[in-house]
Amino acid sequence: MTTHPHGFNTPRPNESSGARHVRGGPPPGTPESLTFVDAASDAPDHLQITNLRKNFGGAEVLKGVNLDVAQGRSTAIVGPSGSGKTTLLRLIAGFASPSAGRIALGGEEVAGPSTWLPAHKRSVGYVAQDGALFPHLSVGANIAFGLPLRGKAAALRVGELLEMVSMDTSYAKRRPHQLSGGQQQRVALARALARQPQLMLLDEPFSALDAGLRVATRRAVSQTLKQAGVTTILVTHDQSEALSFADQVAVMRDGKLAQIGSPFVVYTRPSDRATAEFLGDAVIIEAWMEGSLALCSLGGIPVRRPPVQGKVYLMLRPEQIRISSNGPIRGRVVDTDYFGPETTVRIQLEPILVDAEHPADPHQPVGGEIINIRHWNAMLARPGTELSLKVVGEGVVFPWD
Ligand SMILES: Nc1ncnc2c1ncn2[C@@H]1O[C@H](COP(=O)(O)OP(=O)(O)OP(=O)(O)O)[C@@H](O)[C@H]1O
Repeated sequence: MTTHPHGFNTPRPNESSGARHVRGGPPPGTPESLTFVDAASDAPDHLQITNLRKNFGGAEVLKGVNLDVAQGRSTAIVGPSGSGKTTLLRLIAGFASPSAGRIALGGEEVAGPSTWLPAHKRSVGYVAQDGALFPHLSVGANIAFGLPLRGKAAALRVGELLEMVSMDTSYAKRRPHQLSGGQQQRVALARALARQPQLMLLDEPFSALDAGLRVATRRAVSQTLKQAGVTTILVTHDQSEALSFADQVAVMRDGKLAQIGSPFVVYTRPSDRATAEFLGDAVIIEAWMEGSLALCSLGGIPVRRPPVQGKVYLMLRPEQIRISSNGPIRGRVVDTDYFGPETTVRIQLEPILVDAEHPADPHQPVGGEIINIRHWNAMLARPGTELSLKVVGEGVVFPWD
């Protein structure tokens, strides 16, 4: 470990930036000859959660959560409202105790069947959705609140912390209500960083910000924490935020983690249909899996390591389906939805032609589905237009119910 100029213990480059191969092989579209490297690291685990459960009365809100987070890396926990994300974060922070299971920080058990370390002894920072600054204190006093320093030493440290979150030191004199929402969130982060936590927990800290500010604040916060070598967990229900913020994404559904992996892997190789649909737009159509080809109304789509053969759901991301003058698939535009940089185009695919001499296989798809793709040129895709399409990359299949 090296010591960060701001007083943080920063992992050496080879401790935090190592990469390892993805278990289960590269994602679709990755040539075999290229070595795919995951964003995960070889750094030791900082946080280890084992079979964590939490009941409120008779309701089981966490149903056996397992999660490892490497030292100095970031994980986003994403999932629908009520899936248990905040509950998990509060158990890690030490604001509540688990009903069963274990939590270890830096190899030391902080919560378990016979262990309980209170929140203030866990070296964990927590930034809430609204920042929760003390309104009657100046920005400087808010940040200095938890510092063991006083006078000039405290003022110097407050200045350093403001610089870390990309704010001028002159802001120290202001009151929270004199700051924008994004600035308030940065001050909340500076206040949490003042205690030099080794683990930072962010509970939807950007959700109250408008779109532009949200992206800028998210980037600034992510960079600050990465540079300081602080292990970070972000809870969000916004899938694009999760995919862009973190080295690792954990998808929570109904009190369990449905999938954990790099953003690229969870987006391109979701483990099930619900995860696929939660993480972004998905084209899901009926197909017939034969070897490594999924036969469907979009043609024969290659699938890496299909879990089953026969009737399946095939999933593609809309950006994998391109309008192409000599594409092999034909379809007709049903309608469009214009939203600036791109247009969502609803296309009815041609039914699969059946040769009179070879009657249709009753198992195989008949085609004619309506799918959504995206295109930059709204004029090209007027309703009724006949289009040729092609598919790039590989599909993912899920078993037929
Ligand atoms: N203290 C509590 N007592 C009883 N039930 C609770 C308590 N805290 C949370 N719950 C319940 O646990 C479930 C999960 O809540 P939690 O806040 O963890 O979800 P979440 O995924 O963070 O949701 P959101 O994205 O809406 O914040 C919800 O059904 C909630 O009502």
